[in-house]
Amino acid sequence: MQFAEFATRAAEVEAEPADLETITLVASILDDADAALPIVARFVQGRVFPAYSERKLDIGPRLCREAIARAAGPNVDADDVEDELAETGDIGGVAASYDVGGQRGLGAFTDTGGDDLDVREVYDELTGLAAAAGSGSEDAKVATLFGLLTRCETDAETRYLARLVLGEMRIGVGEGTVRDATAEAFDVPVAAVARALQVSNDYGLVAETARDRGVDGLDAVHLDIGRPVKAMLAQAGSVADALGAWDDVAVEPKFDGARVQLHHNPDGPTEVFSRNMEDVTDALPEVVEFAEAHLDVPAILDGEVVAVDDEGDPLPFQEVLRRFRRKHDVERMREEVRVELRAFDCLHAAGDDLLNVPLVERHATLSELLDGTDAVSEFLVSDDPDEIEAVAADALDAGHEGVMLKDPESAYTPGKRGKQWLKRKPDVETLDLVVTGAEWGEGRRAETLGTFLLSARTDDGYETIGKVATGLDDEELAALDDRLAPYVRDEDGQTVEIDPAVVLEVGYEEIQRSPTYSSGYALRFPRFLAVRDDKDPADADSLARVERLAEKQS
Ligand SMILES: Nc1ncnc2c1ncn2[C@@H]1O[C@H](COP(=O)(O)OP(=O)(O)OP(=O)(O)O)[C@@H](O)[C@H]1O
Repeated sequence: MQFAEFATRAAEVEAEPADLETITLVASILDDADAALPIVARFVQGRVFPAYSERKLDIGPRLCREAIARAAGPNVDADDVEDELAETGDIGGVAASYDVGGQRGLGAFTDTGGDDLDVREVYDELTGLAAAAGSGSEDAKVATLFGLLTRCETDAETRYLARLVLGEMRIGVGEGTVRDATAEAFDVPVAAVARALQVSNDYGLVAETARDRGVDGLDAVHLDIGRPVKAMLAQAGSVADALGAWDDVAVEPKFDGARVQLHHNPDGPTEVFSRNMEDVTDALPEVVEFAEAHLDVPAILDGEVVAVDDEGDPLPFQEVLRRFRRKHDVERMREEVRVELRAFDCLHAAGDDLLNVPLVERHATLSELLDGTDAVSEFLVSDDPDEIEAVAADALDAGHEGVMLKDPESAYTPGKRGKQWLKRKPDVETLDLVVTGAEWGEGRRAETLGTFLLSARTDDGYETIGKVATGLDDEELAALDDRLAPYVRDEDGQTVEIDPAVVLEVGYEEIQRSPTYSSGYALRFPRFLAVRDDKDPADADSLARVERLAEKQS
């Protein structure tokens, strides 16, 4: 499929307000995509690679603005692009407003002789771009993007290319639309598509399978060792909620660590993925060694990596983050912070997918697999509130964060924040907020950013809620500086504007109503607790949650 064709069709989808019509339009794009189907099934969602893929474009708005400015010619610079963007908020519209290809006028209406961009070519170029790393990689990325932009012959191509590289097509197509469109295009049941998506996380694979092998092919899509699935998530809840909803409650410690999915294959590599499906294997050699020593069948386990002291007792979450996702000095840090696996679920064992097997049975399988180790969560099924409270008290005494309450009969539903898992934490809630600005430090800290402006997520952006300056030591400040540097958008004297990318966990004493910040709220005594490297801005706390917490206080 030509990229111009894809872009024209994307514009039709964008212009269509009705959901059902949108599904039909997307279905027809999928139907016409031919060999490019797997790519098109992702591009319509603003995704270049499958969600589980290690590959990331890592193009921030800054690089995109530079490439657009360069493609727009000598009279435009990145600041001009930024000014326009500030007005419209749409990188695609801004890109399309320039004559990036230098081929407008007659050229746009005539056959230009076969230099048309193909969807696959765009994908291949972006794949090459994603592989760029190390010094000079930013220039290489801008150069590739510039090259692609100059080959765009229509405004629509420019618009959707710019949006695609920033991961936001803005055509109203989400995962559900592509799921339904796949079913409609290839005449297969939505439920079969949904199941295949749950276990594969790959819209391209599922669309192609639906088209080429129908419902039987979809039913044959299984969990794959080495291909992570989304983590099942929890809601906040109480023992009364749990006992009100189910006959029995399974209660487990809530470990204060980082979520991992362990994929073990006795004949292949053992891999460890984060909650965002990022490969964190190299950062956690102990977990790999543990799996290799104790598992002798193929397995996919869900759990938490915790930092422990010499007695094996849990250390605070911040300690784990010193190890998680670490790329350098892993062996040295291993001496400083010991980490261990605490597994609480089993998605696959010895060739069997267990997603639809009740939790009690999955946990029993997990216990069998890891028999004789300390790595399996303690698991009590009870209908007695006192007994459950006693487990909760023990969990806190043992240094855990609280307890998880789970429906013992529930299936494992990847990616769902359902009511089958409830988390009960006695501590004052913390907030995960996005850094959207900063101020340079003073005195000894004048060389680093010292105060960070925090924002809560809303449906269409971010609203500021406070500033945090306490709780960071020099090493943490320096590390945070490095994390934020690629996202600096603008600087004006003491203050710096930062694109939303980094999430901080902060504690506070109270949430107050306040006109000082755009959210209408302010945090009293905010303090830094951790950089939530395991979360994207989209996972940060919403303003709605801030409002709920504020209400609960009064
Ligand atoms: N026994 C357990 N069962 C399930 N999840 C557990 C358990 N112990 C710790 N956890 C952690 O608790 C989280 C469940 O809460 P939730 O789904 O809301 O994720 P979260 O947003 O990361 O929450 P939090 O910030 O409270 O850890 C899981 O993602 C997991 O990391």
